Amino acid sequence: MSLPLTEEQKKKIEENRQKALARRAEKLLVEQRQSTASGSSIAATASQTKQGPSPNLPSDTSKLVRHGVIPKQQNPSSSSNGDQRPHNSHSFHLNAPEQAKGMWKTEEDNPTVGPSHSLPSQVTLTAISPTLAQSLPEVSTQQNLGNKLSQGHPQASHETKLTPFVNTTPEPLAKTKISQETPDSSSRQPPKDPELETKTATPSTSGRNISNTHYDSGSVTSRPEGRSQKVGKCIRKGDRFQVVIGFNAELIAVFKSLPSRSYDPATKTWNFSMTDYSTLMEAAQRLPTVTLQPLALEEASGSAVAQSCLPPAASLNFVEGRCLLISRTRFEADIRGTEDLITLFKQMDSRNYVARVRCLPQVKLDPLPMTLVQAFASQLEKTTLTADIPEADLSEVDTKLVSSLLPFQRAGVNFAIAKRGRLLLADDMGLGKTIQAICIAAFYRKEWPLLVVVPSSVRFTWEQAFLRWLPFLGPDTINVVVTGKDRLRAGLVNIISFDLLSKLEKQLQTPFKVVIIDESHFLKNSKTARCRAALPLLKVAKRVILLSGTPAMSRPSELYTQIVAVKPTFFPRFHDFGLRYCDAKKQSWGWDYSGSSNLRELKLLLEEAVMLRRLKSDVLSQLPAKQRKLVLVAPGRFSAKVRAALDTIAKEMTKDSNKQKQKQALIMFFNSTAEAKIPSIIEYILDLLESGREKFLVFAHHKVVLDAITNELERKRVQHIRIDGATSSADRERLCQQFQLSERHAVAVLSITAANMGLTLSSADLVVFAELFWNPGVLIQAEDRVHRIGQSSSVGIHYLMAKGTADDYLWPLIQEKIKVLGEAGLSDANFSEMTEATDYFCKDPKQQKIYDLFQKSFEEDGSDMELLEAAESFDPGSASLNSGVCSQDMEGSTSTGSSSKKGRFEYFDNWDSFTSPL
Ligand SMILES: Nc1ncnc2c1ncn2[C@@H]1O[C@H](COP(=O)(O)OP(=O)(O)OP(=O)(O)O)[C@@H](O)[C@H]1O
Repeated sequence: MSLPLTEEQKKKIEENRQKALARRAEKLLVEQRQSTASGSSIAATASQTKQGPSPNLPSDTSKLVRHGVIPKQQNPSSSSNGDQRPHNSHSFHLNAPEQAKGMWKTEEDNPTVGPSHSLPSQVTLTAISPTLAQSLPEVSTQQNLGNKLSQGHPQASHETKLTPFVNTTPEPLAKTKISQETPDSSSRQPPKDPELETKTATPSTSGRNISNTHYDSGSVTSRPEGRSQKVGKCIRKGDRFQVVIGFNAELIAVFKSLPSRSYDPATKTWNFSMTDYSTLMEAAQRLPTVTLQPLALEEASGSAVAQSCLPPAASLNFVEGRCLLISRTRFEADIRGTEDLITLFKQMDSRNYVARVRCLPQVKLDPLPMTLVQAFASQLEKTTLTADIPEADLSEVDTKLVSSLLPFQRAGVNFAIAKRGRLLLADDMGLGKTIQAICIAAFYRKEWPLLVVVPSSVRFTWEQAFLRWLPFLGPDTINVVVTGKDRLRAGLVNIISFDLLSKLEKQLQTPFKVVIIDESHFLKNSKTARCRAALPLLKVAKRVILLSGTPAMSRPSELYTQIVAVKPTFFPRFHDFGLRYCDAKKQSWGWDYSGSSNLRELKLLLEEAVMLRRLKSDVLSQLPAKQRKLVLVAPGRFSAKVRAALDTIAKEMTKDSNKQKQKQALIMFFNSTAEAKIPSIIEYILDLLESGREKFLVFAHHKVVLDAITNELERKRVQHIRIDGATSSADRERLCQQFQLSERHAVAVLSITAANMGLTLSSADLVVFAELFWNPGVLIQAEDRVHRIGQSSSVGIHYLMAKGTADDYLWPLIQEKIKVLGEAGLSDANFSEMTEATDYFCKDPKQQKIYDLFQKSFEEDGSDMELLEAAESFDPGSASLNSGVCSQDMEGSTSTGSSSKKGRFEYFDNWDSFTSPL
């Protein structure tokens, strides 16, 4: 038996102990400062909590632990995105790859939403990634604190068991550290050094000190303030729960405020319905003198646990839910539930959450579709979230092409190669998808022959682009398929229109390994012949490069064929895609897929596995103010008769006849050019509209061309304005306003000479010159209707040119004049460097003679006027050339106002292909 300590001894021991405590507290403070300075997890966590969320973290993670799962209010705008969930839906975040791993964490996404005041009829559960979870306050703080405790406080716990209801408000370190449960405390034993806990702890600003979280039902510990601390717990009793705790007046007041309260005098305990559970726990947390342990959930079998905690079956109706991806690493479980079920979710440890929920007999939870899991599977392997695309080795590709790529274009090529040459390049219009596609295709040069499928109006522009960017390709290696009788594989590069492709099905039996599809939204309707011809081809090709500035113009269903073209294994059944993203609804006549749903997830999926899209505004700093483009239209498309007639007129100009006759021939050539180009011009305009170009200007100067365009726009019911020489000044102003303010498709059809000045049409960013004009100053002025103050975008300018017509001479004439103006410092425009077709004009002696005539005619005073008048008054019906540009060819053209389709075919190989309704 030991002797009792003397007072002296007791005093000495107490003094020593106080000194030890002071030393320990000092040491802890030093550690805290060090960790703050080095950005260690404790300090980082605290500041992170204060400074707001990281991109993938909830806005207030501090409350994360307090409720194992706290509902998040759904963004009310989600339904406008096609998300059909109710606005009061709540979320639990889950990590997508972890769905496969079965690891879950929870978070509170919207701390402003009270957990139980208005219990929702639907919950959405969301998980986060393991990497993110590690950075969450409740994990990192506790773990780090645990580690520190083990170093700095030998008596403190190494184990950091955390209940979901611990207050994680950042606290001074000394206090926070001792908030950790010791192994003993976690097994409901008092801490080994309770005095250390109480004496080193200081009260938190909230008056609540987490150091007092000692779980021992009904136990009382002394608080630094000297107030009595009650520790109690909740116990499940059927569909109610009971609170076991000693007397605490504040808590009793809370009990009495709860509607479902009931007092059992036998056990002297209060019990409540589960609906009051969250309110009670919230309120208890705010009481500084109360620590209430939440309902326990066994860690074992999810189903057993879940079911044991379920309210009686009668109170829990059958509910359905589904998982939805919300970021590259997170998804939500969206469940429509009863209040009881939601209460149950809130109690769940969210690890194995999905496994648990799916074991509930009353809950049917659809997992993420395999397509999504597969698409995001690569995220599983990653330790950090990164979207870095490796730099592709383009050493085998033509250096001029590679060095011409703008930085964002180079990134596009890298992306394509990272995706093994299968992608939808959906850059905004005019961002240079052509050069990127050619570069990507050139990277796979060993797998050629190459097939390029394009709208027929740009077949020859593509040919020119290949010649420009891949000089090793001679013209004889490029095969532009013009008729259904041509061979599809005659060249190293084979260019064909969508409509001809469907006519060459037999030739498609030998697959191409590398395929480019320009304006791939032309395939949006799987029932069209073009789509039926193209899809099988794309599914077997090794590389598929789809290009479109507008992959879907009105609804997600339009994307399906393009997704399948790039990823044939994604959503093999359209119906599955329709159910998920098209808000598919069963109607009396069948399924309606015209809606939209889960657009956020669809966007994520597209960006992860299928599509690269940059907007003009994203890369504006890399773009020139004006991008001019030469569009070769209609070569080879004039009928033999028209070609012969144009040739005859051209010959007339080379004859040594008198000046007047030569000029007449020139005027005739000019007029015939206009007329011959009309179908190509209209085709190009309709292609632009089909490609989603909403607003643009079309300049022409023959009345017959202006008429043909406006007639066609009227026929297609496309909103448009027309300003020509006959438009009054008042009307000009009004029409300009109308165009500027129009929000729908709108085309301004303008006379080059009457509308090249004094008008502001800057709400468009594209100008199309349907016809050329010999005076470049007038062209530049016309361009500037759009490129002017108020224009915030890079402006596209397309010059439509037809080979074998007056354009052959007008274009070099313009270039030459621009050069002269440039040398005189009067123009900084450059018309020769800007286009693919710089070799457009080939000077054989006869052509040179005609060119000279053009030059002379347009330089003489008054010639302009003569030509302009001739253009104004040109009437194709009466102006058939003596040489016979076959009046019957002209008759049928749109310009005559005749609706004869037969006549149109004289010019065009497939009028029907572009006259289908928009
Ligand atoms: N890196 C570049 N160097 C030189 N010219 C370029 C470059 N990128 C694009 N261009 C030019 O910009 C113009 C627009 O390019 P392109 O026609 O490829 O755009 P797009 O994205 O296909 O547009 P759209 O969707 O309207 O067809 C062309 O004249 C093209 O030659």
